[in-house]
Amino acid sequence: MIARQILIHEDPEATANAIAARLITSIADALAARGVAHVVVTGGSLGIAALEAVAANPAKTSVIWSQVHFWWGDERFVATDSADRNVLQAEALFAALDELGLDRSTVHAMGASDKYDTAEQAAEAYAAELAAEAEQGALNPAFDVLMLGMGPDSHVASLFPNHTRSDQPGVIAVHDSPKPPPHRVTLTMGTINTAKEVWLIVTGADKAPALAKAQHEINEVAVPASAVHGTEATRWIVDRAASTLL
Ligand SMILES: O=C1O[C@H](COP(=O)(O)O)[C@@H](O)[C@H](O)[C@H]1O
Repeated sequence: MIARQILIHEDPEATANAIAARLITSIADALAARGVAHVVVTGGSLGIAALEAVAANPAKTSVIWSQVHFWWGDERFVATDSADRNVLQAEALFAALDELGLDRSTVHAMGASDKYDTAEQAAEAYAAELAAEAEQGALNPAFDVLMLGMGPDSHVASLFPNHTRSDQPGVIAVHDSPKPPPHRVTLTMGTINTAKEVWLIVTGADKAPALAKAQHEINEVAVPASAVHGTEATRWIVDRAASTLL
């Protein structure tokens, strides 16, 4: 397994700014190497703050945004205009990037409950969208960076401890999520772990126990965050408060 790197920043604001700077550089590197970048972004408090920090970072003008695909690790299965939608919470970033040539057809939102009858149908549609951008024989594009928040219970995306999961790569529906709203769509661990770089982004003292636990044992079922890794790098980008039990 690729060694994990733990990067500790002073507070949530510094962490969000550091993630944004690193993301812009990684996207620029991917574009220079392949002409296209695939990035999986995340909701949650820090996930959205990091995207807002990208929008505020002057270096964003160095990226050809029309060549960047944005994907989601998970989404809440609610109506398109619900404030619970991760993609809606990230709208400030996308609006800022519109002016820099972002092609909205490359912002790959997961399906909403006013477009699909069930979360299963939305999951199936997202799997098809991923496959449409994949190399021949692959289920999803090669993700350059995949970011994940982590809950105090160690959940990542919508993969909760001792809850719905799959041994297969793909996209699945989750019901009765311990954290509201109950119905969600999520990438499985098998798909998450195809990414070249996975960044687990975590702030806050309430997450310190889960952060420490995830470093000490690998148990996908009981501690989902512990089982996440990239094929080239696994980075935990955290703040001091979250790191106190390491
Ligand atoms: O429900 C979710 O929670 C996690 C973590 O959220 P946070 O507010 O504790 O940072 C998030 O990463 C995930 O995408 C989201 O659906």
